[in-house]
Amino acid sequence: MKLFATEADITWLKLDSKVFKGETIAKFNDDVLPKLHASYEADEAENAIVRICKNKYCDCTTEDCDNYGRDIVCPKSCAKKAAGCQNQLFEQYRKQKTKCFLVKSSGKKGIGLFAARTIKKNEFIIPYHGEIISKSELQIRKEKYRANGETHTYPFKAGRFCIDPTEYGNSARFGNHSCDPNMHAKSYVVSDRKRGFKAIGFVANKNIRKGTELTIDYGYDYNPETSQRCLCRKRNCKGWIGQPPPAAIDRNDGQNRQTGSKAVTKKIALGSKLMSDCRYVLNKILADLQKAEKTKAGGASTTGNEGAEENLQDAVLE
Ligand SMILES: C[S@@+](CC[C@H](N)C(=O)[O-])C[C@H]1O[C@@H](n2cnc3c(N)ncnc32)[C@H](O)[C@@H]1O
Repeated sequence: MKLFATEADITWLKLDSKVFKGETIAKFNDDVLPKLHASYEADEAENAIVRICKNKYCDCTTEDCDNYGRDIVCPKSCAKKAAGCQNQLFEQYRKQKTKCFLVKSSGKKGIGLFAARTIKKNEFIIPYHGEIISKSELQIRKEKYRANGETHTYPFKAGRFCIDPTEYGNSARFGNHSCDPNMHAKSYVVSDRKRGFKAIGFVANKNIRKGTELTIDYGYDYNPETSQRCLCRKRNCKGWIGQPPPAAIDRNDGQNRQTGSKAVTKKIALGSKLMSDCRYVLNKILADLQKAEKTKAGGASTTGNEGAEENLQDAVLE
C-alpha cells in the first residue's frame, strides 16, 4: 500500500477543468495522499518518526494508548495488533465512502466546503493534504503564484514545513475563512514523516447544521503580502482576511465592521449618559462645597480654593 503520492497522481491543475461544472462540483475522488516535495526530502537532519503504541491490548482510543490523547496518530503497523488500532485518523478518513461535506460555489469567495449532513462538535472533517514543502520553497512558490496572478492562496503552515495544495491536494483547500468559524485546524504528529512536520486536519468546533458553509479562521498572519477583503458577513467580521494593509490600519479601517454604523451610535449614547452622570455628581459636590463655605464664612469664600472651584465649574458647565 502506498503511503505518499507520486508524480503520476492527479493534480488540481488537471482536475480543475474536468470537475468544476457550473455551480456544484461533480463527484470526484478525494482519496489523495500527501505528496513529498524534494525540499522536504532534502532536509536530512530530520529523520522520519515512528511512534508505536506499545500497549498490545488497547484499541488506541483511550488513555491506555501511548499516542491517543497526545494528538499522535499511530503508524499503520499498529493496526495489526490484537485489539486493532483505531487511531489511524487519516487512513480512516480515506476509507469513508461518503464524506460529511460538499464542495460547491460560495459566491464571491470562490469555491467552498459545505456540510452535507449535521456535523457534531469535535468531529474530524477533513485532512489538509497537499505537497509537503520547506519554508524556503514556499517563498519561491509565493513569488510564482503572484506572478501567475493566482487569486486564491492555499499553503498552510505545518510545523516547520508547509502544506501546499495549490497544484496537488484534496478538497480541504476549499475551506474558506470566516471571522466566526465553525471549524479549527488541528495539528497531529504522524508516523513516517519528518520530525518537524505536523499533519493538519479540520475539526468542527461546534455542532454544524446541514448546508452550512464550513469555515476556519486563517489567522492574523495569513498572507500579509497581499491583504484581502473578508466577505464572511459575520457580525464580528474584521473586514480583512488576516492583516489589513498598512493604509487601512492608518485609517482605522477594517477593525470591526460594526464601527461603521450602529456601534458608533451606541458608543455616542453611552458617552452622553456617562457625561450626564458626571455632571450630576460634580454639580452635587459643587453645591455641597458652596453650602459648606456659606455656613463657615457667612457667604464669603475663604478657602483659597477659588481656582479649583472655577475649574470644577468649568467641567460641570461644559
Ligand atoms: C484556501 S482558498 C479557499 C478556496 C477558494 N475559495 C477557492 O475557490 O479556491 C483561500 C482563498 O479563498 C478566498 N476566500 C476565502 N475566504 C474568504 C473570505 N472570507 N472572504 C473573501 N475571500 C475569501 C480568498 O481568495 C483566499 O485567498
